[in-house]
Formats: sequence, C-alpha cells, structure tokens
Amino acid sequence: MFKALTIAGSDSGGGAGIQADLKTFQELDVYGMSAITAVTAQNTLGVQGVQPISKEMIAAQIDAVAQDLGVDALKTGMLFSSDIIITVAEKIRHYGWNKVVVDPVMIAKGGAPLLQQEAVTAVKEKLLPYAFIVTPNIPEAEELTGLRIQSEADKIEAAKKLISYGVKNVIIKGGHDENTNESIDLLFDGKDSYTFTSHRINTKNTHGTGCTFSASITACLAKGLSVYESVVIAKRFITAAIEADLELGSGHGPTNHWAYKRKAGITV
Ligand SMILES: Nc1ncnc2c1ncn2[C@@H]1O[C@H](COP(=O)(O)OP(=O)(O)O)[C@@H](O)[C@H]1O
Ligand SMILES: Cc1ncc(COP(=O)(O)O)c(N)n1
Repeated sequence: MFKALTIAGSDSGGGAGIQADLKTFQELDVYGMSAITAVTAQNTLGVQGVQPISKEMIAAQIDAVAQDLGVDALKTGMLFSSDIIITVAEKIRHYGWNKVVVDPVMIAKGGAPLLQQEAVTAVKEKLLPYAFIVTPNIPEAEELTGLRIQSEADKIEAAKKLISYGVKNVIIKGGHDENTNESIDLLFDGKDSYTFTSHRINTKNTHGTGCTFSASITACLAKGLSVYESVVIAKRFITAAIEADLELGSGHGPTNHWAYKRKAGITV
C-alpha cells in the first residue's frame, strides 16, 4: 500500500486542487490523504470566493496524517500566503520528508490569484529548498526566476536558476506555449535535460491540468519510481485526461481523471 498526501486548496467544482489530486492518486492505485490550505468557491467559470484555513488547522491536519497513517510522497498546490508556506515548510522539515513535489500554483485559469503576490519570495526561500521536484508552468517559472521563457534554451536557463534555490529537479510545463502545435514539458535534474512532448489538444477544458500532472508524479514517486519514470507516466496520464475531456459547466471544463485507466483497458 502506497500513500500520498496533498497539501492544497479545495476546488468545489472538483476539477483542480485537492479534488483533482485525490482522484489522480486513486486512479494510480495510491491511497490519498489531504491537508486543506484554503477553501475556494469555484466552478468552470472562475473563482467566486477564497477562504484560507488557519495555520494551526493546517498544521493539525498534517500532524494527524503523519503521526498515524504515514506519507510515502507529498505534493503542495495552492498555498495562498507566506504564513501558510512557512507552516508547511516547517512540517516538511520536521518529518524529514524528501519525496516532495511542489506545484507553485499562482493563478487560476480564469485569472484569479491563488497565491498572494508577496508570498512568491516565501515560495523561493522557504519551500523550494525542500522540493525534490518543482513543476511550474511557463508564467510561474518566469515569476520565480525573473527570466523570460521563449525557447527550450530559456527553459533550461530558468531550470538552472530554480536548481540554485535548492530544488533537486525541475519540470517546466509547456501548456501555455501556444506558439507550437505541441505541448512540450522539459525536465532538468541539475545535469541533464529531457523533453516530454505530446500533440497540443485543441480544447478549452484544461481546468486542473497542472494539479493532475503534479499529483500523477507524486503518486508514482510514492510507488518508488524514479523522477524520470514518474514524469513519463504523468505525461501519459494528463494527455489521456485532456484527450477525453469532460464537457461540464459552461467555462473551462475539467479533465477526465478516469481516462488513463480506461485507456489501459481497466474497467471496473
Ligand atoms: N492543450 C494541451 N494539449 C496537450 N497537453 C496539454 C495541453 N495543455 C496542457 N497540457 C499538458 O498539461 C500539463 C499541465 O500543463 P500546464 O497547462 O502548462 O500547467 P498549469 O495547469 O499549471 O497551467 C503539462 O503536461 C502540459 O504539457
Ligand atoms: C484550489 C485550486 N488549486 C489549484 C488550481 C489551479 O488549477 P490548474 O491546475 O488548472 O492550474 C485551482 N484552479 N484551484
């Protein structure tokens, strides 16, 4: 039995955040647990409200899981404020967890801020030193490094800068690069870089792609796969989920978390 923890925000619409993470863990046969950092009132049209959870309650959720159930790997998603980031980083240090996936969630697809601007420094200085892998999209990588990313060489430069903050591995996701008909994710392990390419799927239903991708990596790390192997599976998982996207709601719909398993011919 492999166990994964997500420390992230709740998306009432079920496509992103904690809900996407738990669905993904389940589909990859990993037992999922959660520590909720903020509750959002959210649907495919946007974010209608955000209520952060107190840092004491976040710490209590993490302790509850750590002291009884155990954690093989964890991911962080929406962390909202510097206070929450510092609380989570302190717990990661305290429990000595090292399979830590940091998805530096900043802005929802509809444009709503999920991280306060003044908290970007805390991500860099307090959280990234504990990250085994960080999974920014292009705008997040630009914000964290101050670099412009327009080419593969730029992605490598940005990844090197992120490594200098103490991260072990970086994957810069290509979902936002709409100048190509491919979606290219670049993994850098501090020495070598690898690209993972899929055709660009023409859909507006990409709500929660980043959460789902980083949750897949977390589930695979929990099972003992290498970072490279984990990204291979995560890319297959997210591509299948976007290809079989769900026409739900009238805005940016969710991806299909059961598509990967169905594609593999596994039906219940
Ligand atoms: N239209 C698309 N077609 C194929 N893959 C996509 C598409 N949009 C995003 N992806 C993939 O989904 C994952 C998440 O990427 P991205 O959308 O950049 O992250 P985020 O949700 O954090 O903005 C990456 O593996 C990326 O390549
Ligand atoms: C609670 C929560 N967490 C994260 C996201 C980002 O979603 P995406 O994966 O599409 O960037 C979101 N919209 N809501």
